[in-house]
Amino acid sequence: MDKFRAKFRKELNAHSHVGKVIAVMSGKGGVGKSLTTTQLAVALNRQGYKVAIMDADLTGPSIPQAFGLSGQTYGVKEGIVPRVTKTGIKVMSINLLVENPGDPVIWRGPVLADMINQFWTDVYWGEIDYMLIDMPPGTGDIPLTIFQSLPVDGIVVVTSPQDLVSMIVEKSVRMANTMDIPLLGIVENMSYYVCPDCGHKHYIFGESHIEDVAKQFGIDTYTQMPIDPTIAQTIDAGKAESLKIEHLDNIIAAIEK
Ligand SMILES: Nc1ncnc2c1ncn2[C@@H]1O[C@H](COP(=O)(O)OP(=O)(O)OP(=O)(O)O)[C@@H](O)[C@H]1O
Repeated sequence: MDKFRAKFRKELNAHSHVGKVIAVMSGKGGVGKSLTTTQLAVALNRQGYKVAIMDADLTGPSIPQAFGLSGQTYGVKEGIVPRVTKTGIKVMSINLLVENPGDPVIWRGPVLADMINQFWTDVYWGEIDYMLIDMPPGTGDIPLTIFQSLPVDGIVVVTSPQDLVSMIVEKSVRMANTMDIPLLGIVENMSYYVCPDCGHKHYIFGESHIEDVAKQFGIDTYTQMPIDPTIAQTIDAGKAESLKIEHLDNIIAAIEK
């Protein structure tokens, strides 16, 4: 499979160096993939690493908004310049290239794939220790392009409790295995809600199955993130850097290994 991937590999921007590339994927949309991407980036950045996010969710880009970034980026002779968040995370997203971020991206697969390759080749990333890729949901065309074209070192899968009982997670896990990319961990998001009055954990979407699923696929690193209204409010306000979600600590450790 390595030879197969090598055949499609694209060259990184000539003026940039990226240490590790981590793809954050989910079986379906709306489960907290972008939230997880931002929080892994924020945590790694806090530890002193040089961190970048490639927003590859081209038809539903949400990374700039989570960091309060708006407006268009520009180019220099080395390439397109990523935007930099308040704490120094470099971001590239389709929403930083279009005139009106509210316009839908109505492009067919090959054009979307070209855009992803350009994000890798034409963006002047500079020196980066960890690049996180916010993947489009699912296991379709664009995830396949990313796994073939970019040197992805590891995958983090984000799920909701319901997905764990269906085959949605299994598809992501099997795609990682097929592409020969290590699965670093699984995040079960919106796992439970802690009642602010009684402190009780309520499993709103039913009991968790994360342990069984992790065992089934031989994955040691997994975590559960609660539903927390302050998370949504903080992200909506563009303040992703002010959140600290300790539930991701073991995933971060797996990325750093
Ligand atoms: N644990 C949580 N508690 C409260 N709100 C959450 C939590 N996780 C995610 N959210 C909110 O749910 C919404 C969807 O999350 P997010 O955008 O991260 O999902 P996604 O999987 O990236 O979706 P898409 O595939 O559409 O990009 C966002 O408004 C986010 O702030």
